[in-house]
Amino acid sequence: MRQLEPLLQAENVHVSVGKKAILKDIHLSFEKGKIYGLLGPNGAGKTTLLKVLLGVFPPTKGSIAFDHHDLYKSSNMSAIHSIGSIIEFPGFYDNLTLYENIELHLKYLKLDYSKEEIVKVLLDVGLHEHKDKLFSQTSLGMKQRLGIGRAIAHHPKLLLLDEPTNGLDPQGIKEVREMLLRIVKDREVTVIVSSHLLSEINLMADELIIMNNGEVVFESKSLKRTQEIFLYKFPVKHLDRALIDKISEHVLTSGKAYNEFISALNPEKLSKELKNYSVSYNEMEVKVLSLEDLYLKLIAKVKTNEFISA
Ligand SMILES: Nc1ncnc2c1ncn2[C@@H]1O[C@H](COP(=O)(O)OP(=O)(O)OP(=O)(O)O)[C@@H](O)[C@H]1O
Repeated sequence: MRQLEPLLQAENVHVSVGKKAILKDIHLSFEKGKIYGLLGPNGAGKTTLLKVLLGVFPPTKGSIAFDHHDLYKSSNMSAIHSIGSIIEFPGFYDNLTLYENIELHLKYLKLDYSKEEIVKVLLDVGLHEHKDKLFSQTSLGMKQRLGIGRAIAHHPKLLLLDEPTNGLDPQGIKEVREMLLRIVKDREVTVIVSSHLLSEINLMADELIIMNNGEVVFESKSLKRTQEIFLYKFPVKHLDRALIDKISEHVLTSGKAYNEFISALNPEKLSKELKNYSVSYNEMEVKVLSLEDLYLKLIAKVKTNEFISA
């Protein structure tokens, strides 16, 4: 499969505040033009990771490469011009119109802009007919869309969105999703979007990243999203950890008696793969995981005990 060029890479990123480790050993790579969904329970570290990737929260250890430059070594302004974001609720001026709020942002960035460009942004986020309304007179859905409008107004290469559908009703969530998909297609921007809404992210994202306790516990890049995901449980005597590391990138638990891991290989294909390593076994359990099962399993909220014995 063709590997696209990464726009952004996090290498060995750690963040600690006092004695508390908030992000631990993050290695991530983001390719151009894709939407990445960042999932995880409250306190998993999603917002902190987005701030680190934005260039406003220097990691305690590790590095961020954005567009071939170290984000924390290059001049701040060049990154600000290439990244758009909504992290925590974006501040706007209540007594300015929607048009003026976008215009002020472009002035702040000291960018040349035309009236037509602002109109295009407002059209892209479905707010053109409301452009002369004061910000204070808009609904939450309109505010969220204006936030996205401001984030894309300066044509960034990267868009970081922290829970952009927070507080919206199902219709509003659908509108934001469709709008984001359109924007990515039109503007060829890479998007990293965090959410608690598993089903929503699944509809929007090309790739999934699941975080828990400051760690990345799952990346979908090795699994085709349309494929089924299998959870296997093998006695250690048949399949040890070293071999599992060779056949699966997603080891879940590694115990004294059993190892559990995720694979996109169905039991038949896995069996063939194991034959190549001369492994024979007479005991193994497998379960097909839904995305929700996988998520819950990864954040260790439930125990999966519905294995099918082989
Ligand atoms: N500046 C800070 N100082 C101390 N602790 C912090 C700081 N920022 C974040 N934390 C802690 O780090 C952990 C991760 O927080 P973060 O906001 O990144 O998680 P999150 O996944 O975005 O959560 P949520 O979904 O609730 O927004 C939390 O325990 C939080 O209390």
